[in-house]
Amino acid sequence: MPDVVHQGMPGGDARHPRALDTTDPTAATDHRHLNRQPDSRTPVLEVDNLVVEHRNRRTGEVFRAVDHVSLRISAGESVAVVGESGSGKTTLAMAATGLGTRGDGDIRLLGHSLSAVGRKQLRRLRPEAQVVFQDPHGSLDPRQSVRSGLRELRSLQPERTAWIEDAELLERVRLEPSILDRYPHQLSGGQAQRVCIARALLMRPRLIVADEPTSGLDVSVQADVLALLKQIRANTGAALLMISHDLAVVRSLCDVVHVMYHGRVVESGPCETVFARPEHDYTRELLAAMPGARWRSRR
Ligand SMILES: Nc1ncnc2c1ncn2[C@@H]1O[C@H](COP(=O)(O)OP(=O)(O)OP(=O)(O)O)[C@@H](O)[C@H]1O
Repeated sequence: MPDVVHQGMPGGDARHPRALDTTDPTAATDHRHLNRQPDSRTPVLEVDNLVVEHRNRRTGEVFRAVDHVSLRISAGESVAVVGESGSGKTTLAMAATGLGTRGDGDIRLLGHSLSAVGRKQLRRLRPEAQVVFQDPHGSLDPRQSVRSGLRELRSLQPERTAWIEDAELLERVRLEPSILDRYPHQLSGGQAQRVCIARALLMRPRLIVADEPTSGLDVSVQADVLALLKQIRANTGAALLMISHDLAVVRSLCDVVHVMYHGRVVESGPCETVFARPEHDYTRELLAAMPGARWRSRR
């Protein structure tokens, strides 16, 4: 079994955000925030040789959840990290966005090394990467209506969030304005996840990290939420880091895939290539385990 396989990755070029679809409600009518194109040569996220370990508080035992992982995401690019439960995907995503245990190695968000920036700059940088989690109800404060939750976010970043009114923001995620006065327990899973996506969108992030964003939802609304993420990415030019164990989701949404196994990236490449011609045994196993195994290895 090869140690790590890098299949023809798209050249180190940054991709340009796709053209705006102005017929789409998720498309901005006020395009000011979209003009903040990053220097196209600076990746949105670069992770170099990241190692993250968790210590078991009770036994003191150290477990290496992320083991020398490197990846980069360019503007507008959509990158997936796939692997079975416990392979280290969430730990990687949390470290990469500065939200979880940072670990060793270098993480650069928009070219700024998270370990080198001061607190003030980190506060400015953090909103550039927004995370949408698996459990939307767990992400929302049960004591806050949607409106008061948005108000609180706006108070934390007044300039950044002034570009859009609440009702229009909800329209971008295809929710009625009446949702503003509801509390999380009054929302369905799909509605709650749309609220979470709206909250992320409000910050005009350059990177959206979606950590299993549909796995807690009814099958009937999963496709809608994925379509929404796809549209938002196309319309805002935000890059997407998708954490998933669902290869069908990854295939429908992402350009590049990194396959994680026991904390390591064992295979990387364009989705089309990796799914059509997986090189690593573990990738082949994942593909074979897919319902229908539609992208079963030809080898
Ligand atoms: N805070 C923590 N303390 C101790 N161990 C942890 C902690 N967080 C994660 N782990 C362990 O690290 C490993 C990787 O977990 P992680 O959640 O990153 O994997 P994952 O691939 O995202 O899994 P899942 O798909 O189930 O969320 C697991 O064995 C997990 O038990």
